[in-house]
Amino acid sequence: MSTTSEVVIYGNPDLLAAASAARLVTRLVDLQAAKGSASLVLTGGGTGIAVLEQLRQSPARDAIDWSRLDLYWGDERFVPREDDERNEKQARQALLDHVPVDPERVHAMAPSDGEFGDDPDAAAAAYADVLAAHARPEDHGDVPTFDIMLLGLGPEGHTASIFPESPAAYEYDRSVVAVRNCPKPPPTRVSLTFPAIRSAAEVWLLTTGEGKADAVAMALAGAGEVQLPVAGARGRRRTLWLVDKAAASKLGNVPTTPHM
Ligand SMILES: O=C1O[C@H](COP(=O)(O)O)[C@@H](O)[C@H](O)[C@H]1O
Repeated sequence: MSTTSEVVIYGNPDLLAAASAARLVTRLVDLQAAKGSASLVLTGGGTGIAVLEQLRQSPARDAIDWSRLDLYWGDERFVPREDDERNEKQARQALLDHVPVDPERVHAMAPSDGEFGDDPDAAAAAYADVLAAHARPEDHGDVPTFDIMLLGLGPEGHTASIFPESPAAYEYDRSVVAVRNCPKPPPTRVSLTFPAIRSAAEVWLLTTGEGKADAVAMALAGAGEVQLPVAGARGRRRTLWLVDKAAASKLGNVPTTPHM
């Protein structure tokens, strides 16, 4: 398990999104060359979706073999399939509808008008089953070792849909849980838990804006994960923070790589 975090700071949100998209292309191409296929966990949120839009606009996106990419989500807003708030819908509009992904390898969480109806616990349990079905013997339990997991964060420190002091922040048995009464709408969600997040080889935390500066600084200073869930998001091999100048503005003496 990696213990140190790397921090790369970009001059503005557009630069961060473009550079993160370029980084994704390079990393996914290298992974596919090394082992045939790759897996990527997507995030919702403004920065994560901006990265997908940049990827769509990049001619280099064609270097990725989209048919050999497994896609998952770190969390989902539990709303109807066509609701604009749905992370899957936003990701499809930003990127997935524009590249030749294999539909069998796009593992979305169920919507509230899907096969489990308006039952987020059933949707969460079904997604845990999907993860378990894709875990291999060499993985660590019932979750695949995702190659790259993208995550965002909220100003109060939530990541995926693990909110501070919420039941999901105390969950270490199940890989996926239903989340209710979220302080950020929509109130009902489905989320990976800390153990599932930490099964990823690489976790990339993407965020921009001054509103995230306190959470970024506290996470990198070693805050507790129940109080500040993003502090518990780390990869087995790498934890990479990709932030803009404003989000990095409260970092003290954490070593960083500035890219202005
Ligand atoms: O609701 C959510 O928000 C966070 C962060 O979003 P942002 O717009 O503030 O960047 C995101 O990580 C999460 O996946 C999403 O469901």
